[in-house]
Amino acid sequence: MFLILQTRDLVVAYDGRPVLRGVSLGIAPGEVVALLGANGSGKSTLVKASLGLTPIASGSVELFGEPLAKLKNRSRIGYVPQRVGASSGVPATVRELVSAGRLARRGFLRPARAADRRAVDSALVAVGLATMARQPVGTLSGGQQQRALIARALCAEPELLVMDEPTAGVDAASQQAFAAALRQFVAGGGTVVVVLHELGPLEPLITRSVVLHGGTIAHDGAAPAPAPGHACPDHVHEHPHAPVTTPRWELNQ
Ligand SMILES: Nc1ncnc2c1ncn2[C@@H]1O[C@H](COP(=O)(O)OP(=O)(O)OP(=O)(O)O)[C@@H](O)[C@H]1O
Repeated sequence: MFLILQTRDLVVAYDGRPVLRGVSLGIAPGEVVALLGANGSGKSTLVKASLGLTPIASGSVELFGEPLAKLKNRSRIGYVPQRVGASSGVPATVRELVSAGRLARRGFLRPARAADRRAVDSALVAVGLATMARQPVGTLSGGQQQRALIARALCAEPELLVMDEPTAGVDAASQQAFAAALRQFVAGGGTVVVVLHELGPLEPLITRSVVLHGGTIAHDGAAPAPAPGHACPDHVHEHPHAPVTTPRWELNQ
């Protein structure tokens, strides 16, 4: 079956120290996958290696059924990295920042067309920033800046949206706006991989939880995620919780 993302026996090492130790993960179209796990368990590394942003020691990655190296159209993926200062450097307005998301799609030299402007408008509306479009990014709160980055990823109309802790340190209003934008993206057929520390307002949207522990997958199953500690190999399961189910992509193979 067609998978949006597939890693096989993925190993990533920093300075000879393995951080991912053989991660095999397949994600089908339409899934909304939460990547969970303790600090340093390898969540960001898995995301970066899956997108070709960090070198792989061994194993493989396929995106949209093709080896990572063959992916020509990068605009099929929207990536929101962990905690970046949206306002660092150039003083841009919110609209300018979000419009940058269209560049990969339309090319740098071609002027913005109506379709580009519409995509930017609807991304701004989706994250609840339409009324702040003309403001300099630096005047926004941290949560609003994070929403602007999500709008930048959304306006490229990606098929896969990958986000690394998008809600960390984000105010409640921004979290709700973000959940609404994500719901809309998923309703339109999008696939999501999101690194989270806690599910929060995104919980109803999550279809699958993958928990990393020490660079390996400790849990892969239906949402909600197990409580802290459940992912540890020595954890004693003394009470029932959500059963570990076979992921949809495996059932369909
Ligand atoms: N560029 C790097 N160079 C060296 N070590 C790194 C690098 N990036 C990450 N690491 C280390 O690799 C391990 C996994 O890091 P990673 O950021 O993938 O974990 P994480 O689960 O995303 O953690 P967090 O929840 O804190 O963001 C950690 O021990 C981290 O210190």
